[in-house]
Amino acid sequence: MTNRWTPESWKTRPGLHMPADYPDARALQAVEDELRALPPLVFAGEARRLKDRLAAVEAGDAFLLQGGDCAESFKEFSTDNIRDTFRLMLQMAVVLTFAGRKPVVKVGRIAGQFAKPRSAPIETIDGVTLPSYRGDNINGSAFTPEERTPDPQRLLRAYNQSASTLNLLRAFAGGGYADLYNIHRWTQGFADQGVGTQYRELADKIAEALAFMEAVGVTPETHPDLSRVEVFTSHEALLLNVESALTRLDGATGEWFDTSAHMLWIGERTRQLDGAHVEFMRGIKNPIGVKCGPSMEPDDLLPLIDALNPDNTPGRLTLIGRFGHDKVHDRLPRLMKAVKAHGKRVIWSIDPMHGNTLMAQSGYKTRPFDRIIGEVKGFVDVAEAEGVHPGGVHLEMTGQNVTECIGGAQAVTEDDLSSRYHTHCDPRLNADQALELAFLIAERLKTGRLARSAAA
Ligand SMILES: O=C[C@H](O)[C@H](O)COP(=O)(O)O
Ligand SMILES: C=C(OP(=O)(O)O)C(=O)O
Ligand SMILES: [Mn+2]
Repeated sequence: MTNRWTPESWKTRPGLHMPADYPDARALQAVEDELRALPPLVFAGEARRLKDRLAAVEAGDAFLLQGGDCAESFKEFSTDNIRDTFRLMLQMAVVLTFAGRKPVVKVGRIAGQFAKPRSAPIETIDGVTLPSYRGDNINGSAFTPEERTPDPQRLLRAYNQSASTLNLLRAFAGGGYADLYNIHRWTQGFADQGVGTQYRELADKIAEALAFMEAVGVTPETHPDLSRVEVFTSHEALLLNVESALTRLDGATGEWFDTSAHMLWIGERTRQLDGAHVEFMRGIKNPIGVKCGPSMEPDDLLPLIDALNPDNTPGRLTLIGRFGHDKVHDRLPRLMKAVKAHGKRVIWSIDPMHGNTLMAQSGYKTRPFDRIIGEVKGFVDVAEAEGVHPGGVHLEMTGQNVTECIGGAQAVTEDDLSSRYHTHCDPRLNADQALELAFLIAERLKTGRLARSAAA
């Protein structure tokens, strides 16, 4: 791809999964113009800092934890929800840091994750057919013609909600809420109750390490860094009209950054080499991701890497596998081999959610916890066999006690799904399930670390 890139050059390419059915094109245009004049949500320097952190992941010296809602919504927007997801990420990060002996780079699917690519463009219920729900920044989830009609005003509401969310995240991250000792006290609460007791040993070891630090005088009072954390934002770059409206030139470097989030990714359904999404993403300098599903071959992946990271910059590109627990062993090795053989500097992460979705008898979309953990373990097995750093996980999760994924130590059953099924799109891990997953990944990473040091 040698054509000149501009924030609008994607318009010359076919772009999938973007709505073309706004009733009033001029109203949409007016909103896009308004977005172009609004302040950036993040700064270029922050996105650059995330790229540096991700370069450490690429080098095998850090681990990436990326997670949050499948789809943020206007209805579920609340201080409690944001706080609980933030808190969960920190708890998971502490467990993973301790086991892996590596810093954890924390990236939320938050403050902009509103638009959804759907398997079917229409939905039929009791003989009535309407457009599918496509995310709160496009249309509404209620099954009425009014709600399902795209409304450009939703883009402004999503922008404003993203700004408020980010504001709160920045306050939590820098304002003392995230004191390392506090974070672990919450986790001990989990390990003290019925479901968490099998993780008690690891939680106790972390507590001992913290008690030792406290005894030698390393406390949040003496080391303010212990009460500050770095959290970044991300979402799927699906609506390119919005992404390009928020793309700004960084005066200091002359580089373009999409200021809607620190990191953006290309979804499994929009990763066509000649498509609009790849064209847009190649020109922004943010760290970016690409989902890699079970149909991807090395011949698809290598040209994509060349288009998206032609300078082979470490930290720029994260490959997010999402194969399914039963396919990861078959599909991933050939991709890892090819990438390694060609000397491509990428981060390998795993999304164990999207390849493991099934429909329960009751009609709810769900994901079995054991398949999710199965895909993560498969990913680590394959990476270790290929001599590649298993760099991260990408999860759909919430700090709330929802019943959307089945299984886990506090087994959610198919019959439980209806009691607290709040997601607007895909089923998320609840707080206990996500923390349990972090403990299980921690145990697996620890085994790998011990095996490597024994072999050295
Ligand atoms: O989040 C990912 C996709 O948007 C989602 O899995 C699509 O769900 P669907 O198959 O119900 O359309
Ligand atoms: C749409 C998503 O996933 P994928 O592109 O992997 O299907 C998602 O992450 O919500
Ligand atoms: Mn999803």
